[in-house]
Amino acid sequence: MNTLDQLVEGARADLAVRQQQVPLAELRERVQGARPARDCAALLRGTQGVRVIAEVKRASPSKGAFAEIADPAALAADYRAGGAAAISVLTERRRFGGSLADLDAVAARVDVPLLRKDFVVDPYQVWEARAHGAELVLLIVAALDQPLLADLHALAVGIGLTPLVETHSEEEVERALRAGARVVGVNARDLRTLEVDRATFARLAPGIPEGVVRIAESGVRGPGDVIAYAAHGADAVLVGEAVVTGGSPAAAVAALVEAGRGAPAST
Ligand SMILES: O=C(O)c1ccccc1NCC(=O)[C@H](O)[C@H](O)COP(=O)(O)O
Repeated sequence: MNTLDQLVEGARADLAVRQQQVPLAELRERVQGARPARDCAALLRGTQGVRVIAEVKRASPSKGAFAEIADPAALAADYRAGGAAAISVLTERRRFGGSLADLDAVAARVDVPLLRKDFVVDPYQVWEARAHGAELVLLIVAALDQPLLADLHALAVGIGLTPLVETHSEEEVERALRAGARVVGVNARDLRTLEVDRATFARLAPGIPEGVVRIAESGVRGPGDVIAYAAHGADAVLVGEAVVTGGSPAAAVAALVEAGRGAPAST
């Protein structure tokens, strides 16, 4: 079984436990009482340079544990101070050490849009995302067949979320667009093999139409990578490890934001 298959299997097992604990009706009620979500596609479009989405990430299948993060809300506040346009919160427990409690804590502290980053394979997880304060939800094309991708995308949009539809190949970009994606992520990391190839964005970006927001995910080590992704038309970059493993998360994000500001604006 490859890494993505293992992650999806684990996500399904954890989901089954939560479904026993919290009925879907309760999540729906919480969503009804939630404040309206913003149009995150518009917020992430790089009209003033490349935006930065900073990630709350403790560990990963490729690197193991690399950051303690005792207080995810404080980290998120640092990201905000550094100029992050949005914050990604990994809620996967087994390999990333995340939780919905992290998402709750971050939502209570910062006002920028939050991305629920997980291995979403069931409508219940989409409702959870919104009920716990996210305005964006990750849908990974490689983890979903086309009818389920389209259904989850429609559900997310229907309850006010902006889906970030993640791809890693030309075929996946075509599937993301067919599902109606307005925000497409290109992950430099192959989630099956964990290999990172930063050239993936440059290869796939020309197949993403102008009106669609393009996000370059993974492998950003510093300002140089932001500038390189910008040169190939990125509206935003999604950065995890590099902003949690340096000395100051706020300074690390600020340096990326600064590099993004100097980058050419998308039309
Ligand atoms: O990070 C991993 O090793 C990983 C492995 C398998 C599935 C997903 C994985 N990461 C999720 C992400 O997409 C990244 O956390 C995100 O793009 C930030 O990446 P990075 O800046 O390289 O930490």
